[in-house]
Amino acid sequence: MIHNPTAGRRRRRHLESVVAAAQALGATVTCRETGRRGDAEDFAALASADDFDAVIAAGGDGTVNEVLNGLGAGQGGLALGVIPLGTANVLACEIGLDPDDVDSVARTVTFGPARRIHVGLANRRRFLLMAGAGLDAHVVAGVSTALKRRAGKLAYVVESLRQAVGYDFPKLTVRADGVEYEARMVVACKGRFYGGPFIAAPDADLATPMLELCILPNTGVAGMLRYGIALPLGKLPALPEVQVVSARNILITGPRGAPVQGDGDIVARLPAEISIADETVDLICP
Ligand SMILES: Nc1ncnc2c1ncn2[C@@H]1O[C@H](COP(=O)(O)OP(=O)(O)OP(=O)(O)O)[C@@H](O)[C@H]1O
Repeated sequence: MIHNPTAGRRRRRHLESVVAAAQALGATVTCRETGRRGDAEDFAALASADDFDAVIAAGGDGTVNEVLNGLGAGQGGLALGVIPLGTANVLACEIGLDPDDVDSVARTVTFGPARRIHVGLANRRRFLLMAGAGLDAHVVAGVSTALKRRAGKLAYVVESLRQAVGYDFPKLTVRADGVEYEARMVVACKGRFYGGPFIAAPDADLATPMLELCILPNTGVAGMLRYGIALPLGKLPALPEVQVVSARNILITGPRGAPVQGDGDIVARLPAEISIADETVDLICP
């Protein structure tokens, strides 16, 4: 288990309960705690299938992303699991795992089963859930850990409004499997959920080697409010100006060096090539 002690609201007691429950079910758990960004990736890369069955990311989606990339750099043969401790926990929504249900999380990481998952690549870095450019990447880059701890998911709403006011919504050109689109924000979804328990790409599936690309053309605070209201109502993909297209190879161009978020952390800069990785990952699910 690789634990990010800074994730979410730092629920150490909750984690201890999950580990105790997993041990009671027969799991042998070795814990390594991260001391800084990048540690989870390094620890996962060093884990060997001779010693362990799986690497469990205890943290938020950013920690899972680091472990995913570490496993990709390692010897292989290890499954990936999650003890969700983050702010948004989008992966937990995706696999139907209730982060607060100690017994269910413990049973899941102990007994699996593991599902074979196709992961995405953004400029060769792996992502599990989504990668995007435009306002959402700026929000991810700007939201502070302190605000996330105080306000939880609401931190992203506050930061989105703050950023939307000063942001100039530069044009992004998106080439998806040879077809060109114009956007102000674009999210390539590997999973269905976005920002929490909100469905942005109903046809996306972790186990399918395909991306569902959400192309958002609106600008300004009013445009973002429209998306921000439609998303929790499940109506974002149905908005008339929003396009959702399936694609495997995507190139996003726009302001050089603009941030690209992957699984809720900045993982690349524009221009960004987004595609499906050749290798798969075994993801432990309820
Ligand atoms: N010990 C550490 N100190 C500081 N940052 C860390 C440490 N360990 C990991 N990180 C970084 O913390 C960032 C946030 O972690 P994570 O995404 O897991 O939590 P979160 O942001 O609260 O949750 P979510 O992504 O679900 O909203 C990640 O970018 C990760 O690289």
